[in-house]
Amino acid sequence: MTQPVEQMGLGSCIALWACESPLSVLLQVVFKAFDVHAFTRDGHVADALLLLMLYGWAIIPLMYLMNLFFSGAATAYTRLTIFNILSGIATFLMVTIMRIPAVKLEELSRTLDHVFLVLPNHCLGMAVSSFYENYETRRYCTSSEVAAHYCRKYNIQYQENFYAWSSPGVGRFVTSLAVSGFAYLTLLFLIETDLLWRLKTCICAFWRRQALMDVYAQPSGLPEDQDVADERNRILAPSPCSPLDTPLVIKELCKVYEQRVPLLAVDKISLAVQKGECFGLLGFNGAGKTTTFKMLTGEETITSGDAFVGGYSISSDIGKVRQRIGYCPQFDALLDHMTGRETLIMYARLRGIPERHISAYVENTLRGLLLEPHANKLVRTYSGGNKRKLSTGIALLGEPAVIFLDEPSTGMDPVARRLLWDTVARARESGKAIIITSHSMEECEALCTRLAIMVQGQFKCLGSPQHLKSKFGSGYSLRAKVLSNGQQEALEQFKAFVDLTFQGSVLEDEHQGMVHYHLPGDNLSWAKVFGILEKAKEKYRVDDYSVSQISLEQVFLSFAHLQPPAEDEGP
Ligand SMILES: Nc1ncnc2c1ncn2[C@@H]1O[C@H](COP(=O)(O)OP(=O)(O)OP(=O)(O)O)[C@@H](O)[C@H]1O
Repeated sequence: MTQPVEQMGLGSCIALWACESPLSVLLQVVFKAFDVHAFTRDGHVADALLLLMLYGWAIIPLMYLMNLFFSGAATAYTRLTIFNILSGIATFLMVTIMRIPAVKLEELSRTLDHVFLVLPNHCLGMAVSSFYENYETRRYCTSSEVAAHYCRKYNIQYQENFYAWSSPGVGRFVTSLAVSGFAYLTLLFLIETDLLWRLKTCICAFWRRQALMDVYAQPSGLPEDQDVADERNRILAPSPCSPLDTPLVIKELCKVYEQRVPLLAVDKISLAVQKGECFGLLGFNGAGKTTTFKMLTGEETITSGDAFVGGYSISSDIGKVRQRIGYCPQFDALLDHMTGRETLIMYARLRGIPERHISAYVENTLRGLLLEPHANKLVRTYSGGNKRKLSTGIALLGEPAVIFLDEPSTGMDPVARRLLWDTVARARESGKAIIITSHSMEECEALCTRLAIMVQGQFKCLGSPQHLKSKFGSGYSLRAKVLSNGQQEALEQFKAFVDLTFQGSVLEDEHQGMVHYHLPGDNLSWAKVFGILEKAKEKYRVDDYSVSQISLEQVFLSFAHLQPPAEDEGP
């Protein structure tokens, strides 16, 4: 989204330069009014115009370039004004004073004069001064024989050709203004079109490749899960699903953070998300989910691989990709001094929603996310949950084909969370492709048609929630409350009964007379488990019990041993 704003620089430079000609003519009027012969007589009007136009040619792109170093317009304005004054007056005075023979710094003055040639203000100051000096000296030395004699005697020099290279000719200043203007414009062009960045990327590529080879060479540990391998093969097949029909196709996406020890954050993931699908990206902290999102939205560079949104590559067509995605980042990127309604209106306009529909659209979004009571409050007064709602609303605005939601429900109360689920489910049913990360298994079960669990940047499993539960979570989960009246004996008897009856069962938790068992699935059916427990209920004084299938959370936890401990954790 920053691209169009940045690209204004080059166009504005040219437009400003064009506007400069009338200003230069105006300066000529001033010269004329004060009868400055050097710039108004003997056809020197054109010379003065040329100097001023060349100054504009060089200074305008330089100002745009320097502007990139500042984030605020006011700061840029004041600092660049100071820079212009110093680089114009101070450098001119320095060089001129040092040139006085009595100061005995002529050599240094010449060196500095050459160094300062990169500064258009210096060039203009010196050129105007030298031009004037040459004109007046020439006029005096050619005025009479006596004057010519004095000029020869005291070695007073002037140039017949005003554009001579040596002093007091202005050749070097004129050339420098022309060349530096061209160089600054080229640099601006390279920056705006990202060519400089691409050039840098190419130069770094060789060194990076070496580092990558080392990182890739590290063994990944376990063989790849069959579902993950099948998805990869489908995408890399010679005739894969058409990227044009598939909203999101990820091909061997990889990210290495280049630091002292390169970190492989995302390791060759491949995935296709279809229309009407909500894909959940689950993983432990630091598994690589946000990095994946950041690559898919162009926030982070891709180390290798590519992804396509509606057929457009995120490596080469990020502008087109951004027009087709909605993104709710992990940390709210909202403007504190706008109200919720203003924020949504602004994003609706940016998304290109026709003006006549914006009001209804924004009101619907506010209503759908229960934000109506806060619509006119400043965003900085919002609670964390309300900020998440607003960020999600922004991601859904304009019905983008692909929606990325990075932990959208963090901090939301249960009512708001369910409303959010309804909103996301509606978007999914209307044919959008949604990719969501969440640490809430309940949320993933409610929303996701398919999901993958990420460990150390790799997909460790992939499929529908039911498929994963069946594949990785065989058996049943038994929770029972025994009426022990504070006596441990009754509870111990029940535990002994479970151990004996359900061979291989594992006691996962015990708390205040409550026990939680995992019962192995072999030779067990729902009916058999319930039958046994109904019979044992009276005998072991079981107050209440429940038997359920293994939850998604348990499947998730079964991958915990693959996740390396965080660095601050003990061994
Ligand atoms: N800018 C960065 N520079 C270096 N390393 C980074 C950077 N951003 C993330 N990482 C590292 O990359 C790995 C993946 O981080 P990422 O934020 O993608 O994880 P995540 O799965 O989103 O975690 P969480 O669930 O906590 O949000 C982590 O080890 C993290 O420390």
